[in-house]
Amino acid sequence: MTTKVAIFGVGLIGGSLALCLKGKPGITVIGHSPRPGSLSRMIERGVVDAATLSMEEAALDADFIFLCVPVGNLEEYLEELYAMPLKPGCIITDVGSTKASVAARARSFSLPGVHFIGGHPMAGSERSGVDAASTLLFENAYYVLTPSPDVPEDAYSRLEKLLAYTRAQIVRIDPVMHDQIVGAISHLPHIIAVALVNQVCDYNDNNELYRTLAAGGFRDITRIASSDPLIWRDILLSNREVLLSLLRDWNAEIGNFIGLLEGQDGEGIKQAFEKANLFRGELPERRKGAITSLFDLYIDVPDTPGIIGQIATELGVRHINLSNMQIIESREDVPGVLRLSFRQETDMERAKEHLHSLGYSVYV
Ligand SMILES: NC(=O)c1ccc[n+]([C@@H]2O[C@H](COP(=O)([O-])OP(=O)(O)OC[C@H]3O[C@@H](n4cnc5c(N)ncnc54)[C@H](O)[C@@H]3O)[C@@H](O)[C@H]2O)c1
Ligand SMILES: O=C(O)C(=O)C[C@]1(C(=O)O)C=C[C@@H](O)C=C1
Repeated sequence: MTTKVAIFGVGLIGGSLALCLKGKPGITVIGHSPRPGSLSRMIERGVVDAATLSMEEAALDADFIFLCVPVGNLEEYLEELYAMPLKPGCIITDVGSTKASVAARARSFSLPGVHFIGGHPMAGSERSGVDAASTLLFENAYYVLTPSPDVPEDAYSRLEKLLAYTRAQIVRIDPVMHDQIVGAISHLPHIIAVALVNQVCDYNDNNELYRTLAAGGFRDITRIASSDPLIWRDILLSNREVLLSLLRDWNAEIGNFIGLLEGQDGEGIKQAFEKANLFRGELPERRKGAITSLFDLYIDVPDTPGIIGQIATELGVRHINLSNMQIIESREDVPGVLRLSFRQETDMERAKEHLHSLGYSVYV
């Protein structure tokens, strides 16, 4: 028996889900977009088994429908879907970054045997579109599901079982609580990143050295400022009340720093960094596969030609499995830092020992 999975909006998230599900036993993935250009792109990238401009064709007989469109379009899709003769047992889910509004809207519809279960993979990127999709995007990430109390357990379990192909860890959370928490750890950081970049952009209008000197710290904290403006417009407006309250708390937090500086309170500044260091150091190490792996090593390396190849070869001949390497802020005249990432702690330990024995400065 075939399981038909329809994906509406095959961009970064929809395309990554499609890649996780396509080719799995008994699963057929159908992509839907109202735009011919998006349709040909998803076919060219090979993320779906078939694609259609027709919403009805995609939804017909579907066992699962994933809404992977911008948050501002979710409710109109729900409305249209619930007006169609969907297959009894069909599960509609979404991947939107806010959950309360879509959950409330879904409660106003009903179709026999059809259930809505809100979802939100806590993984993503500042990139968008199907070209940025990856099978590894959700690996090791948390994937939030927000079923309303009337969703039968067997429907929830069927979705959970399908999502096992993403290799994400499923967590069940109330939609209102989700928006409160994700507002603080995802939406507020995006606002802060954009505000900071725009502040520096204005200074840079009078002195281009701002852009020239922007280095690791600025880049680390502002990567997400490059996120898609329309996707984020919708997210922020959908979580408006929560964000207004968080921004007031943020003002107080910044006001605290103003007070510390005005009072030349060195002890207070030190304590603020210590508190942040402690909390950040305790963040779970479970991170997404596409971008980082679980165990990282840092090595000081002279920036000479061939050095990276030499290190990779040293590890390769010893069958030490490396999953990623990256040079951090390397320039011609200074030593660079090379980050080596491993999936297994034992590989990291063996690499540390071996590179140390070769005379490299290695640290975890
Ligand atoms: N980007 C992230 O990091 C991230 C992470 C988790 C969840 N999300 C959520 O996933 C959803 C999709 O975001 P994305 O990052 O994949 O964006 P994306 O731009 O990569 O993909 C969006 C897709 O929806 C299509 N689309 C846009 N407007 C449409 C419309 N009016 N009707 C039909 N299709 C339309 C686009 O063609 C595209 O295929 C959003 O709801 C977002 O909140 C994003
Ligand atoms: O890693 C990123 O670039 C992201 O912005 C991913 C991120 C996040 O803020 O963590 C962004 C939006 C999502 O809804 C979930 C995850």
